[in-house]
Order: sequence, then C-alpha cells, then structure tokens
Amino acid sequence: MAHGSSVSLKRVGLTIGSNDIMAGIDLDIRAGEFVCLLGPSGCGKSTLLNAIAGFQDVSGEISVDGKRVKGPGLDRGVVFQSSEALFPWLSVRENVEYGLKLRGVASAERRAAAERYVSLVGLKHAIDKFPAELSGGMRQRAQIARVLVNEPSVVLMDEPFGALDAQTREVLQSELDRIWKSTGCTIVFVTHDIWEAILLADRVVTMTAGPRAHIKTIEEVHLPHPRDPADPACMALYARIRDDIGAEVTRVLRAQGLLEEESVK
Ligand SMILES: Nc1ncnc2c1ncn2[C@@H]1O[C@H](COP(=O)(O)OP(=O)(O)OP(=O)(O)O)[C@@H](O)[C@H]1O
Repeated sequence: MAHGSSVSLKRVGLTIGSNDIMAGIDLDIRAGEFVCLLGPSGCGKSTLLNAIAGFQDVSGEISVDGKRVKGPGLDRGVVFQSSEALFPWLSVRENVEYGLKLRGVASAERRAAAERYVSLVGLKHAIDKFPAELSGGMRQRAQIARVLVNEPSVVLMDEPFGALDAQTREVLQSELDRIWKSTGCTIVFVTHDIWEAILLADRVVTMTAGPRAHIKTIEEVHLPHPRDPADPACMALYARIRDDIGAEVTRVLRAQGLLEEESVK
C-alpha cells in the first residue's frame, strides 16, 4: 500500500491573458491528510487541483514530499467527476489493469492488483462488467480503483460524487473514508457540497471568489468519524463555512451590479 505524501503550495498563481485567476496561494498539506477545497463557482478549485496533478502550469511552487511538480506523475492520481473517464470498451478489470499494462507489469501481478483494488472499492461482483452495465456509483468506484491500483501517494478528486444521487453519494462518502484510511494516501478533494467537506475532511479550505482567488479560511475538523450532521459542532462549522462562501458570492454579485447595497446583510 502507498504512504501519503505532503503537498506544499507556495505563492501559487495563474494569469491567463488579462485574467488574474488566482494569486498568492500558500498551503501545506500534511502526509496522509484529507483536505477539501470549497469556494464559489469559478474561483479556481479545479485549476488548482490540475496544477497539483501537473496538468496546468502555474507560477509559484508546488512540491510533493519536497520534490517540485513539473508535470503529471504516478505519485499523483486523479479521479474526475465524469464516469466517462473509463474506457467503455474495456471491462472493469481491464480498465483497472490498463495503467499497469502500459507500465509493463506482468499479467499475473496485474490481475492480482486489479482484484485487490476492485475488492477494496466494493466492486468484486462486477469485475467483468463493462461501464455501460454499471450504475453511476459503480462507475465512480471503478474509476477510484483504476487510480488506486497505481498506488499514488496523493489522490486528487474533482467533485467525484457530484453527478450522483444523494443516497449513492452518501454511501460513497463513507466508503471513501474507509478506503482513505486503508491506503493511507493524502487526498485533496474539490466539492461544492459543504456537508460533504465537513463529513470527510481533516481540513476544509475555503477560497475567495476570483479574480486573484486565494485562500480565505481554513477550518480544522477535529471530530471523529463517522460524523453526524446533527452534531452541534458540525452544524456550527457548516454555518461558518456557508457564511464565508456566501460573503464571497455576495461580493461578486455586488461588484457585477447584480445586488443592491441595501439588500445585502
Ligand atoms: N486554460 C484556461 N484558459 C482560460 N481560462 C481558464 C483556463 N483554466 C481555467 N480558466 C478560468 O479559471 C477560472 C477558474 O476555473 P475553475 O474551473 O478552476 O473553477 P472552479 O472553482 O473549479 O469552478 P466550478 O466550481 O464552477 O467547477 C474560470 O474563470 C475559468 O474560466
């Protein structure tokens, strides 16, 4: 199993054309930590995740276990929202084995690894099915297994449960908590859902709205798992984060002239 790596962001920024998307982002993520990124739509959460993945060049410095990120690498795995990320012409087993095959891992070893990770995500019974035969939740489980089989020390998740119905999302949230603990990897998870962040994260990082988006607040969540939304500590945290994001949305609407001063609390 993989260990978790630390991730360090120093003065990270991105300007595209005349658009200052983000600026001055400093964040130190501990090895094995679960960090959720929240913020108003368009603030740059996915862009930041892509920068850690090495898909997006940014200014400043991003390093994993002290080593500068210069592009994608097997130490970082990315789970996308869309289950289209699976190859539709391959079975779950073949999808999960795919990366190992590219790396020349021997067939027996590949098979054993795929079975181990497909079991870990609770999909053993569907290992020979094709993506079209799976529900949305099962496809996301398969995508997670396909990433974990490479034993990344950092897993980057971009709204992985965003397209799922509420009940499936709840099941997968608790499964993810179990999977995270059993692998020990570091998780950086982008979501729009404040409850999802509170139920999963060690720390919830809230970003300001752009332009020049940066970190607004960091909440440490010192609560045991499984967390209960009815817990007063969770409710208080929810109210604080909702107010932080709400203030950003209000600020943007006001700047765009879409909200009158007196209607703002
Ligand atoms: N390659 C690019 N070229 C131009 N603009 C870009 C590029 N990548 C990101 N942006 C802009 O950067 C901003 C942040 O986008 P991003 O998708 O990261 O935000 P987000 O917080 O993940 O949004 P959402 O919550 O709606 O998914 C947006 O204004 C987007 O248009």
